[in-house]
Amino acid sequence: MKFFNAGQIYAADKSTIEKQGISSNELMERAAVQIFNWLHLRMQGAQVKIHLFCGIGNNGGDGMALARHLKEHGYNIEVNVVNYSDKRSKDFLINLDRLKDLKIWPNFLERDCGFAEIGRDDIIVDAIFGIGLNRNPDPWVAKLIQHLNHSGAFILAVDVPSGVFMDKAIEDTNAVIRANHVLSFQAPKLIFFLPETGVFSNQWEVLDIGLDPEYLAATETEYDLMGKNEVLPMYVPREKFSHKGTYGHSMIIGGSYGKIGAVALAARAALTVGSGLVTAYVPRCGYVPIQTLLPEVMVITDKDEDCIKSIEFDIRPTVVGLGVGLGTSPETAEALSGFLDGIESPLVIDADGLNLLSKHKELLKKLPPKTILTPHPKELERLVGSWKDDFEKLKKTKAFSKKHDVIIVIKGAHSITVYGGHGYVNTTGNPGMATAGSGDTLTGIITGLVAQGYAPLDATIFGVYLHGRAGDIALEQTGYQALTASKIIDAIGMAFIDLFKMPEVPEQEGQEES
Ligand SMILES: NC(=O)C1=CN([C@@H]2O[C@H](COP(=O)(O)OP(=O)(O)OC[C@H]3O[C@@H](n4cnc5c(N)ncnc54)[C@H](OP(=O)(O)O)[C@@H]3O)[C@@H](O)[C@H]2O)[C@H](O)CC1
Ligand SMILES: [K+]
Repeated sequence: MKFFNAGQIYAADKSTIEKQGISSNELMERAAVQIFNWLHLRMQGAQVKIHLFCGIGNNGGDGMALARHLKEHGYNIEVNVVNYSDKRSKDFLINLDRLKDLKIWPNFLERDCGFAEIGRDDIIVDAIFGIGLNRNPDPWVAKLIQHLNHSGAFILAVDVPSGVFMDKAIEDTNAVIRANHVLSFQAPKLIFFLPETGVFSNQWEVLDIGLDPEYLAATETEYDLMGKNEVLPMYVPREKFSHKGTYGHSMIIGGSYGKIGAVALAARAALTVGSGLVTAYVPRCGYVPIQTLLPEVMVITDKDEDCIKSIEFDIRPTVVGLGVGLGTSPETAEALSGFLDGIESPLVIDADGLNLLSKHKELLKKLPPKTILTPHPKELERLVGSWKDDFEKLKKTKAFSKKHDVIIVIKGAHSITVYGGHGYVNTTGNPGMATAGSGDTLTGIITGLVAQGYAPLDATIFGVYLHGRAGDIALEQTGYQALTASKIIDAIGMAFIDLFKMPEVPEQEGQEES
């Protein structure tokens, strides 16, 4: 699914109005009816007090039109116009008049006015600002927003929580609605997925308002949301007349004294995701544990007992996953530098591999094109420098990706794979996965996919999805606390099977069983 920016949404509106021969107010009516239907289905006429807070633009217009439908169905409503500007939109005014025709007289809230009490059991509809917010709300509007947030009432936001910008960070977090639920038009918004802005949209849902499908399909976006439908076409089926050689040879290079488990996890993940062969390259102290833990995995050892000091072998792996448990000693840095001089295979780099790159930035020039880097936030900061907010983090990561021709996974609640100017936002995963070894598992999964011939970008996006989905499936048995990296690997098979499960379709009323 695509993430459209505000300009693209306005263009989609325009195209819809032209092609479908409707007025902008008819489009607003569609949006309002969708919200009304959502509420009506859940409330079934219940007389809970609904306080609507409407701005003076089109977000406010949506709120006004919704108020009319609620009134016509006998709901207990109170309408407030947040009069933050005198530039009222045409469709807001049309819907204000239509509301007055029903003898509803909104309260006009202005600077210095008091705000009425709102009960904890009431409902608030937030239609103050939508995607048109372009500067910080006035202090009195911020005060109103605080009043609503502190009321304890359920807040339903129209399109976006009022106070969040579509394309930049929030400056004053006190001036943002903390929505319990957001009903967003046509497509999800990127801001729901970024840590700093996502917290204001506890839950969100998309309502289809029938924007011009041709425009939406033809429009290139900077970010995409990657769910099952998006990753499924990447899946490469297994051939009947294939053998283990068909599915490549993954080599995992890493480990140091006390951190051999990281390599074991990555190697087992590569194997479980389908890599034909897997070899672990570890210091000597890793030989017995890996051979004992993983009979399927071959082991090559460094000359050193405790850490990797030279990376030399005479096999030709299809792909190398490097860095888990590696350590950052000067000798290991030296070994990495020598290894990169002769590298012939694609590369996945994680953990101390990334820390070594940050410490020795000259090594970045030696990376093969489309090397995959999988940093957590601290590792990313060491690579690209610090950032002041999520938007700058994305900008810096994109610039780094372009400069060095690398694919970068920004790990987090919604991991984002960045390549060049494009970002792919993952939908799977859960907080239980913030656990030791979870990252090593991801490295192994991506490495194992590249081994099988997945293109590096596909392997990364698909690997991040599978990793999260395996974590979600494992969670059903373990709960958040007991979810371990090993359990994530155990669930990889189910994550593959899940790709082909059809969503359950609720039985239609009156539908006969055949
Ligand atoms: N396709 C769709 O998704 C549709 C969405 N709809 C709804 O329309 C809004 C967007 O409406 P818009 O009128 O463009 O914008 P807002 O309602 O968010 O804001 C109104 C105007 O307020 C001004 N502004 C911006 N920031 C501030 C501020 N801090 N203080 C005061 N005023 C502010 C700004 O105008 P200026 O000229 O003053 O800059 C805004 O234009 C969308 O979110 C949906 O809810 C349609 O109903 C149907 C199609
Ligand atoms: K809103």
